[in-house]
Amino acid sequence: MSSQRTEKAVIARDLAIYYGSKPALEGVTFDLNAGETLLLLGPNGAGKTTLLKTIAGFHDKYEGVILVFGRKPEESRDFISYVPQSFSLNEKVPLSVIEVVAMGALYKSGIVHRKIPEEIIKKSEKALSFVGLEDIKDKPFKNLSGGQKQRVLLARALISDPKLLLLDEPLSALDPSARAEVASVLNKIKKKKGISMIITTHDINPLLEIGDWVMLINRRMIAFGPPDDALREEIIKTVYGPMAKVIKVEDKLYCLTGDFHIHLPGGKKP
Ligand SMILES: Nc1ncnc2c1ncn2[C@@H]1O[C@H](COP(=O)(O)OP(=O)(O)OP(=O)(O)O)[C@@H](O)[C@H]1O
Repeated sequence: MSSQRTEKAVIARDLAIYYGSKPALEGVTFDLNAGETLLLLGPNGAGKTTLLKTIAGFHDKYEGVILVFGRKPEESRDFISYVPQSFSLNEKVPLSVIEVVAMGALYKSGIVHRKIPEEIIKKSEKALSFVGLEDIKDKPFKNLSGGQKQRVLLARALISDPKLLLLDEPLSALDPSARAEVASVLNKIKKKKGISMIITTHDINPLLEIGDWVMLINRRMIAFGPPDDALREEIIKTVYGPMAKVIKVEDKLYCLTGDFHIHLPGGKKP
């Protein structure tokens, strides 16, 4: 096996993360190899955003070990792109789609430009083409659908050529067809760019195809493993209660943890 294939994107050892004196999340131990995708599942307040922000280097009150490509998170920012749960734009400043994407590169460079440099425009167009939105580059960002906005944010995260992409609830507040659209772009990022990803989600089903690993947390790490191992019904029930189910239909795993509507092949009922 080449050293490239075994390069570690993230290593965590007995990580405990604090806001005050009590840990918000503890007992987190895992490895993520470069190019792999980890799906981070847990109920409200479980600590998903807290873990993502700590890996991104935005929160440093922790004990234990956390390394991103061998460095402390705060020394790794150059090769991490973090897409927060809600992206707020001042709608009084009417930014076009391409300007929102270009901001990803301008922000990372730390240089304030009056006019977006041509090379950044070119990179932004390429990133928009990758997510299938080159045709609407001049439209106002605020007029886009939820799924299109999320794809623009993915393009924005990609233009700094990250080695690790951290995505907080990229599917939240989207309808099922927009969820499938965004999940398919994430799949393309994994397959074509080989970027390591950590994705938090309440609804793991649209993402299961791209997850190499699943971590279930609820203020502590409950399970970590390949999807078939981590998503066992007896484990899921300890977090989501006795109604939670894990089923397999046509060899695909479905995890039923809430009251969202799930579409099974052939219209079968869970
Ligand atoms: N800045 C903060 N200061 C103090 N406590 C915080 C802070 N941010 C989060 N917490 C607490 O840490 C715990 C984990 O919160 P976190 O936002 O990481 O959960 P989450 O799994 O992302 O939840 P959700 O799915 O609702 O977004 C919660 O109890 C929350 O109240």
